[in-house]
Amino acid sequence: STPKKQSSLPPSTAIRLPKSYPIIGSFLAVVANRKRQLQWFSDILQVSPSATYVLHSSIGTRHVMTANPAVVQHILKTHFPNYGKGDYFKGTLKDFLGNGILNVDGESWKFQRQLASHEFNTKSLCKFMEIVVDTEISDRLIPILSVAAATGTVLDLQDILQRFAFDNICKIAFGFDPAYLLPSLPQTKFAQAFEETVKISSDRFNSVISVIWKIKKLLNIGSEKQMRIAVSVVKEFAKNIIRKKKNELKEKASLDSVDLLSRFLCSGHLDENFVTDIIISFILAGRDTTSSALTWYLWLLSKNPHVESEVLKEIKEKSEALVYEEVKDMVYTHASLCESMRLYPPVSADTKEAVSDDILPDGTVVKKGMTVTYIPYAMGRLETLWGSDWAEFKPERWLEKEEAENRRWRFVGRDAYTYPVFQAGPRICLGKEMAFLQMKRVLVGVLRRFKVVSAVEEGVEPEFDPQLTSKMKGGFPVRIVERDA
Ligand code: HEM
Repeated sequence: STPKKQSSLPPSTAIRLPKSYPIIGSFLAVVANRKRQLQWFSDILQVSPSATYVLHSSIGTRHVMTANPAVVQHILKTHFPNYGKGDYFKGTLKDFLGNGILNVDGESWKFQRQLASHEFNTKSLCKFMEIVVDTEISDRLIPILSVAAATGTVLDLQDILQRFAFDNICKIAFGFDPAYLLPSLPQTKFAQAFEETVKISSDRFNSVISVIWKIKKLLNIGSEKQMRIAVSVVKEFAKNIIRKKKNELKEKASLDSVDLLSRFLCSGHLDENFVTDIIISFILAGRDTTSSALTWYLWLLSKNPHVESEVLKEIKEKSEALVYEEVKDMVYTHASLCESMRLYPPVSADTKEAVSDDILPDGTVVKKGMTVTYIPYAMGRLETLWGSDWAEFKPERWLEKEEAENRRWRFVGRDAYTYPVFQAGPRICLGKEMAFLQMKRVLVGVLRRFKVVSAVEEGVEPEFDPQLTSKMKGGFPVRIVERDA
């Protein structure tokens, strides 16, 4: 089974570029397609000559969107200083993310990036991540799957994986265990408030005109009232943990714990607002990305038995107690994860804003303040980039057989501008290595013992729901089957 081709329409009704009128531009088409915006943008880019299109969306506003690797390289690398988060993005996420790494540019970004990447690259943090992931797998994930297998229960695997990732990132980011993945599937206050802020922030982006949410915020009504409450729950929660650690630090002059927050505090960064913001950004970055990737991956695996058997072969070669090096060389599994995220990228689109006038490599003119959005979802579905079999789930397109006599697989990566699933350039995802490590460990832990059987109705393809991080709409219902020992 493979993802749907973008257009199953007959040629006569094939995709056309949106109509544009004087003054209102393509506003009518924007409204008509607002419930399927990502698919619509992808369709437009597929028929745009340089895979780049300027959408005149309403009075005076023009947005550039692109699926062209040369343009992506231009905005993310060669002209990086000219394309920041911008006022629109920052303004929409300010209440939630404050001045955290995901929501700043310039010096503040550079400072946080250096601080965080220094800590991220320490051996002790890598070791800590391994312990955290393995504990969450063996103590929480496996027992829940075992019970589901024994009782034949249908589980929402997306929910399970989100809970898993939330526990995991909270432990790594600030040494706190929210215990969100428990058999009772509890609604814990912090996790729920976090979820709510993400959802309402996503909805802000989706409102056709942003003045609506701003008025609601001003009047403190509806979703914006909920937002205010949820944000204060999240921030208070984080601040309590920070205060406790700071007190501990005062008494002992150093902390035993090795989570990111402890590291920031120990290195002298004691400003409460600063550490709160940076920690919230990390939780957001590490929370739904890996769970989204794994959800779609396990769905594709359940539909492609030959891929599953190759992955299983690789897993069985590994020892029970995996070490970092072992996971690293699971090349087939690595390729299949890349391939799955090509079709279902956890961050499906990413918007930058031009600091000054510019011209893109394909000749598109960009004016100061215009947004430029690159769309990994559209890029993974372009025939010009991936060939006529782009719709097939084919890990082999990332692999080569070695010449040596054992003929093992060798991973052949694509450049980060053709495949910007983790972004590219100076702001490339800081957690990429950690994400792969975590995902592979989950796959080894789960697939070694269980088969995941999709309980999605036969012939139905789950819907891709592009929020801040993409989801499978309505969840991923599965049955868990214990494999023969
Ligand atoms: C499959 C999993 C993941 C994917 C696909 C992914 C993708 C991305 C993308 C597209 C960005 C750019 C966002 C933007 O600036 O607009 C990003 C940034 C970032 N990611 Fe990830 N991510 C993943 C997992 C993680 C994990 C597990 C962490 C660890 C905590 C993490 C930490 C970060 C951080 C800190 C940034 C900000 C980097 C900066 O602005 O300099 N990510 N990621």
